[in-house]
Order: sequence, then C-alpha cells, then structure tokens
Amino acid sequence: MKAVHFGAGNIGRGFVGLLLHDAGYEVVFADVNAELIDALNAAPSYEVHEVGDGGGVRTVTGYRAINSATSENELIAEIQTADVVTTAVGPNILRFVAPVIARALALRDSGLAPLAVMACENAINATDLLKTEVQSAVDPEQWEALSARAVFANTAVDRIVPGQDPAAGIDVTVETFYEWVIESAPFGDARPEIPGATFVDALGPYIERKLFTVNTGHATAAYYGFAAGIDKISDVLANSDVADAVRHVLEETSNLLVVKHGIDAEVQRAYREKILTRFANPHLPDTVQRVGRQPLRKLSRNERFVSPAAELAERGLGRSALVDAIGKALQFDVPDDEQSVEMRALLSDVSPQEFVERVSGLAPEHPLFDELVAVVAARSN
Ligand SMILES: NC(=O)c1ccc[n+]([C@@H]2O[C@H](COP(=O)([O-])OP(=O)(O)OC[C@H]3O[C@@H](n4cnc5c(N)ncnc54)[C@H](O)[C@@H]3O)[C@@H](O)[C@H]2O)c1
Ligand SMILES: O=P(O)(O)OC[C@@H](O)[C@@H](O)[C@H](O)[C@H](O)CO
Repeated sequence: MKAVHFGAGNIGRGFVGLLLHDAGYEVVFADVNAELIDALNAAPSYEVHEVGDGGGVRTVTGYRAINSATSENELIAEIQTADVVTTAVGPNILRFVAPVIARALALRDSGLAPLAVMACENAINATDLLKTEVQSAVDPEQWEALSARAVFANTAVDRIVPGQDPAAGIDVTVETFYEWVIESAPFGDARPEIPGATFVDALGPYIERKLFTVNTGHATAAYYGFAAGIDKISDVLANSDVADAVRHVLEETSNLLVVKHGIDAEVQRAYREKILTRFANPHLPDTVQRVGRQPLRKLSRNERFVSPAAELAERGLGRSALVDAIGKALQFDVPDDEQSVEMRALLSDVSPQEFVERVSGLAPEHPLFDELVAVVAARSN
C-alpha cells in the first residue's frame, strides 16, 4: 500500500505520516521545503518523541520525499499508483496542491481502486474544499470520468504538534494524545486501512466539537497569553485571568455543541477538562505565536470564533466571552506573521464596520455584527 502525503511539517511527520506508516503504508512525503525534503531523503528514518504521560519514542521508516515545487512529474507518477493521498499544508494551500492531484487522476489507470483523498487540516470540510479545487483544475467534460477515480472524505485531526527545535532535524516532538476521525460514507465498503483512525457516519459533530473546543480554547489561550506577555502555551493557563477566559469561552462553545449536536453535557465537560490538561503539558515547547498564527484565518466566518459566536447569537444564547476573545485576537502583533501585519494595517486603515464585514464575513443585519463592531471600535480607539 502506498500513501502520498502533502506537507512534511509538524503534523505531517508527527501524526499523519506516523499513522500511515503504522498502518503499513509506504509513505511518500511531498513538500516545497527543499531543505526538509533533502534531510528526509538523507536519513533512513526519523523519530517521533511523544511527550507527557505514557510517552515514548516511535520510529518512522521506509518513506521517501519529493520536492513538489521542482519534481512535479515524479510526484504525479507516485499519485497515479497510490492508494491514499493526504494533506496537512494549511487550508489556504489546498488550491496549490489540487492541480497535481488532478493531473495524476487524469493519468491514473481506471482499473485501479479509487484513490482515497483526505485533507487533514483544521477546517470544516477541508476535503470538500480540496475536491472543489481539483474539479476546477479539470476540464469540465472530463470531470465525471476522473472523479470516479477518487473518493474524497472529510476528516478531523487532533494532536498538538508544536514548532520544532531546529537542532532536532527531522525528528518531531508531539503530545501523546491523538485522534483522527474520518467520514466513512464516501468509501462505502472499501475504507482505507488505517487502524489508528476512527471512521464515523457523520463527521459534522466531530469536526465542530474539535474545532470549537480544542482550537477555540487553544486560540483563546494564545491571544490572552500574548496580550499578557506570556510566551509558552503551557504557562498560559497558570495565569488565572487567562484560565478564566478560556473556561468561559469553552462553556459557551459547549452550550452550542450540546444544543446543536445533542452531545451529552457531562461528556463534553470531561472533553474540555481533558483539553485543558493537554494545553498545560509542560513537556510541549509550544508558543502563543504558533497557536495564534494567521489571525485573519482564525477570525473568518467558518472558523473557531465567529462560527460558534454567530450560531449562539442566532439562537439567542450567550457569546460574550467569545466576543471578548475576538477582541484579544486583535492585539496579536507578531511581525513575522503576515496575517498579523495585515490585520494591524486593516485595523488602522478601515472602519470597524468594514473590518468586521471583510474579516468575519458577517452582514450588518446579523445579530452578532454590532457586538463585533463594538469590540473592534474599542480596539481602534
Ligand atoms: N501542528 C498541529 O498541532 C496541528 C494539529 C492538527 C491539525 N493541524 C493542521 O495541519 C496543517 C499543517 O499544520 P502544521 O502545524 O503541520 O504546519 P507546518 O507549517 O509545520 O507544516 C506545513 C507544511 O506544508 C508545507 N507546504 C506549504 N506549501 C506547500 C505546497 N504547496 N505543497 C506541499 N507542501 C507545502 C510547508 O513547507 C510545511 O512543511 C494545518 O492545516 C493545521 O491547522 C496542525
Ligand atoms: O493549526 P491552526 O493554526 O489552525 O491552529 C493552531 C493550533 O490550535 C493547532 O495546530 C492545534 O495544535 C491542533 O489543532 C491540535 O489538534
């Protein structure tokens, strides 16, 4: 069995690549980072250091790595005969990897079993987005035939993989916890063999629970922590103001998840308590800069703050902690982060109303709109 994985970064090496390797796949990493590709190809294996309770060292062997920027034909040939394609490149990058997948599908033997395509990104229905991008890279008359050569399935991935110490080379430090949930319906009776993953009938509740608990809580901790001058995520919750803010935000998103998806309130309470212990893992060298990265993406319409706050507002439920956290996100000032720089420019160049429309995608008549305008205006003053 062969899997091609786009994005040999933190989650690519420390989670998706590891689980595919454990499942018996020959893993082919594709990445645009030439140094990383060379380092992977120069070593017969890399180590995944799982830190925290029950931690240990895992070794990934038998992989190859291809520079997708310079060796496109080689990559297309690999995808043509692969069983699985996964991505962990960031939702905004999916449009760049889609044309290569489209070209490989065009050349793929129609007698082969369909290629299983799964985007492993922190976004709702990321694989649907990838599929749309693949389709738009194909001649419309060919799409019906080509689409039969692939199965696209949405997934939710959860494992905290911090930025890595450059001295570690290609080895990766990760937390011990992991969860990979995959929607089963697109595969029918022919699911890919990935023992470390869980297949579910309906992914919606799982991806929303993950994004609106793990990622909303994480980003809240990052933005409050950054504003308080704290660098390490594991130190952030020791600040009682930050801990209160994170708990309050998670109570609000939990209310939504319980009402919307029928998740048991006690199960959800235990889930969020477990997550707080994961954030506080002192062995993970994670930073507020990584967790808060790309604030404009995180403040967009279908993301971890605006989506739950908008739905709570539509239902007449409390969302003040989420709105406050959005206000904290506006203080994220990291010169190396392009979206932080862009956000700061927007805050000074456009009115609060225009900022909210452009960044959150909400229309002025939405019940959350004025609350967001107020928080942006307070920040701009
Ligand atoms: N790190 C985590 O804790 C974590 C956990 C769950 C999900 N995720 C999600 O996984 C995705 C990747 O996150 P990460 O933390 O691994 O980021 P990362 O920056 O460590 O890795 C991304 C990799 O993608 C590569 N890349 C960029 N453009 C590319 C292209 N056109 N083709 C091929 N490769 C390309 C980069 O060179 C980099 O190696 C994001 O969507 C993130 O939200 C991350
Ligand atoms: O990857 P992002 O930028 O969407 O979010 C940053 C972190 O919250 C995220 O990477 C978590 O570590 C991860 O989602 C845990 O499963």
